[in-house]
Amino acid sequence: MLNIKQLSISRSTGKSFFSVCLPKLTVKAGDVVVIQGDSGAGKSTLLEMVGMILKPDHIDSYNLVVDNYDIDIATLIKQDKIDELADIRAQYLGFMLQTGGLLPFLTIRDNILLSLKLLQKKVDNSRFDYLVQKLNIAHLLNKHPKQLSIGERQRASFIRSIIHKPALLLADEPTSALDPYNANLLFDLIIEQAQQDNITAMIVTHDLQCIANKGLLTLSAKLTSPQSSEFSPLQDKA
Ligand SMILES: Nc1ncnc2c1ncn2[C@@H]1O[C@H](COP(=O)(O)OP(=O)(O)OP(=O)(O)O)[C@@H](O)[C@H]1O
Repeated sequence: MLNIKQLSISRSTGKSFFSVCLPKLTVKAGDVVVIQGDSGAGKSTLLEMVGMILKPDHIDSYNLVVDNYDIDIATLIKQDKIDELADIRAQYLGFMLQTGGLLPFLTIRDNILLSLKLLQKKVDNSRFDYLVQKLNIAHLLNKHPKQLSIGERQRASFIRSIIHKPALLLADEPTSALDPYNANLLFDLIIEQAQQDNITAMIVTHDLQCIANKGLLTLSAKLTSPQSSEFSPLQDKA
C-alpha cells in the first residue's frame, strides 16, 4: 500500500521554473496506476520523486506499507537519510527508466539478476524462465545490451525491474519502443505480476490503445498554469 500527501517540487532551468504537485495518492498493493498527461506536465518528475531519486521541496507524508511493515519515507527524505533511502530503493522498489538503464558490460542474464545478487537473494529459476519466455527474450540472455534492439532492451529491463518482487514498480513509458503486440503482452504481464506478487505499479504511458479496457486506475497531470501542474485524484477506469 502506497500513501502520499502533498508532494511537490519546483524545477528551474535558468530564469524559468516549473512546479509539479501531487496533493494526495493512495494505491493498494497489487493495483496498477497509469500516469497520463501532456508532455512536460511532470509525469517523469513525479516518478523520480516517488522513486526517491529527486528530492521534493515539500512533502507532508509518504508511507509504503509492505507486509504490515509501515515505512515512513517522508521522514527519511526530510532528514536526508541517504543510506536508508538507498536500502529501501534497492529492496522495495523496481525502477524501469525510459532509457532502459541496462549496464553495458553485463550480459542480459546478469543485468536481470543483478538486483538479486546485490540483495543476496536466491534466484527463483522457474519465475525467471517464465518471465523471459513470456517476453520472448530467452535467446538473448548471453548477449550484451548493445547487441539488442531498443524494444528487446525494454523487455529485458522490465524483467530486471520486477525480478526481486518489489513492493513498488515505477515504469516510465515501458512500451515506447514496442510494437502493439509486444506492448500489449508487456502490459498484461505488468498487471499479472502486480496482482500475483502484491506489487503496486505506477506506469507512465502515452499508449492509450494498449491500456484500453484493462480496468486500470488513472492518475492525470493537469496544467494549472504555464508554469505549474497538479495531479488530479485517482480515477477508476472501466
Ligand atoms: N532536470 C531538470 N531540470 C529542470 N527542469 C526540468 C528537469 N527535467 C524536467 N524539467 C522540467 O519539468 C517539467 C516536467 O518535466 P517532466 O519530464 O516531468 O514531464 P513529463 O510529463 O514526463 O514529459 P514527457 O511526457 O515529455 O516525458 C518540464 O517543464 C521540464 O521542462
